[in-house]
Amino acid sequence: MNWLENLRRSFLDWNAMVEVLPTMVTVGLKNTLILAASSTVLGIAVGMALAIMGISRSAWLRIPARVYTDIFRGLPAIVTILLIGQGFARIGRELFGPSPYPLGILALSLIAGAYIGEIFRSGIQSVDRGQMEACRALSMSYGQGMRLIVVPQGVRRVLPALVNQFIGNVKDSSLVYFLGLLASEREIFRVGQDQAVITGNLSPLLLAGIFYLVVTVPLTHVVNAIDNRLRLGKQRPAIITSGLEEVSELDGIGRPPRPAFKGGSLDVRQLGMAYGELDVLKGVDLAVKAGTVTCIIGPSGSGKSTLLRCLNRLVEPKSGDVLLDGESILAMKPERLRRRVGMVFQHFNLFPDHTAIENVMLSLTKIKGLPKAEAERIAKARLSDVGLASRQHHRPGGLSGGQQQRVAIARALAMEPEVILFDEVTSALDPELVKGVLDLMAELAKQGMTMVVVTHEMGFARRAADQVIFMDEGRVVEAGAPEAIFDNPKSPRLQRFLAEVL
Ligand SMILES: Nc1ncnc2c1ncn2[C@@H]1O[C@H](COP(=O)(O)OP(=O)(O)OP(=O)(O)O)[C@@H](O)[C@H]1O
Repeated sequence: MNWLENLRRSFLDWNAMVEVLPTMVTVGLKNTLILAASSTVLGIAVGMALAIMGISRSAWLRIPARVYTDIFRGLPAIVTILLIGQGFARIGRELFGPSPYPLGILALSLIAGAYIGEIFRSGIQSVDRGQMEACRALSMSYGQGMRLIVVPQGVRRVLPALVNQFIGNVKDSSLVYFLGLLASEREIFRVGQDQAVITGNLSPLLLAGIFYLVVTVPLTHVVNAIDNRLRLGKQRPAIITSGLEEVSELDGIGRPPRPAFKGGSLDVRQLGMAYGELDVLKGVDLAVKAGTVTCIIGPSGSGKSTLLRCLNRLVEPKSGDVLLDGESILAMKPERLRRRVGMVFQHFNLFPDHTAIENVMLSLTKIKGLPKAEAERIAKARLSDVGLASRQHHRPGGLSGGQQQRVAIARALAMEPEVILFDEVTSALDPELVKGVLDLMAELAKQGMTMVVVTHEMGFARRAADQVIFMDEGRVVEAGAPEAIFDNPKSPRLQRFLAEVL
């Protein structure tokens, strides 16, 4: 049992631990936390700059960010700390005085910045592309979309990874002692090690190890709890409704007298659009009268979505023009155009961190600059129009697909557009939820909204459209009233298409 006694004396010398405990707390723990916290905060600033540079379209920003990251992530931390702490010692002395402590923080920050930059970049890039499309369709600029939606969403996703980085900094702070810190600047490891030399056993170092665990382990658990809270939002009591019941959410809504909207007209002239070499629209002509519904049908890849996206310039046409109430949309600022031409997407593209009412309010306050109370009043009214007044505080994750799509319609309506573009808005819905959304669209049509609808719902096109456009291979092949298109198709391609889908 001699070896057991040896082990106890090496690691569990209580007297040695008790003796070093006060210094461990007042000097070691304090300095470790200062070093780790300050280098994480500075690292976040460096990392955010690197992430924004890293996703920039300009190579002049991307390449320096890449080089920086490769260097500071590739070098062992101790090499960076020694190179900066000793290499810049003279400048450091002039700036900060004799202590190498600030240079130690700087070195840790530069290392952390490289990792945090990558964390932010991957977080931001993992945000669904549809989020930025929704921002732009709501007439936000690229910068506003990034600042208000994409970056916060990306950062929230990487919160656990950021805490890991802080834990990394807690541990890396033990390397700063290589720079020769003053006694009062020692961190946990150095305090433990100094005392271990005095006592001749490892107990003070074991205590240092315990201190590291006391800092890092609870942190991981706290951040997981915070992450869950942020992801799910404040839990609302779930109201379970069957999809079959959803349609009735639209019943009994006080309808405004018709027409409620001042729809605009569109005149599409010889519109051309290409993705690189691929010509997708080849001279499309189309007239949409104010307050009417135009349904665009056609096989997959025929250019329907692209045509729609040209109408609010989510993609830029290559040739031709589009007149909105006689005014060329190409001469307008895209953000101004998108206030007048709203859009609803196949995958809703609601902002998941925002409740239904916040989704509707965001553009009203941030883009239109309305006071919060006014924006809230409008948002409530629009949610009530789509039968969702009782769900206004639910996040998208707590709503069915059909309800989410109706929130998206309310969000587009709140901006008071003259035209709304619908891009296969029922394609991602369960069959029993489709009717609620289509009924709502039919209702909007009756109220005088100009609507351009890309759809596979032939029943809706027949019932609600004023004109139906059949597209194939980037061209309008046939256009006319629903009866003419569905009951008396002239072109063989339309006949074949209808034979396939009906
Ligand atoms: N971002 C893009 N980059 C390159 N090519 C694209 C892009 N978006 C679409 N395309 C191509 O452009 C063509 C037309 O696509 P578009 O989405 O407009 O067709 P669609 O008629 O709406 O089809 P679907 O009904 O399948 O959505 C297709 O060949 C498609 O592969």
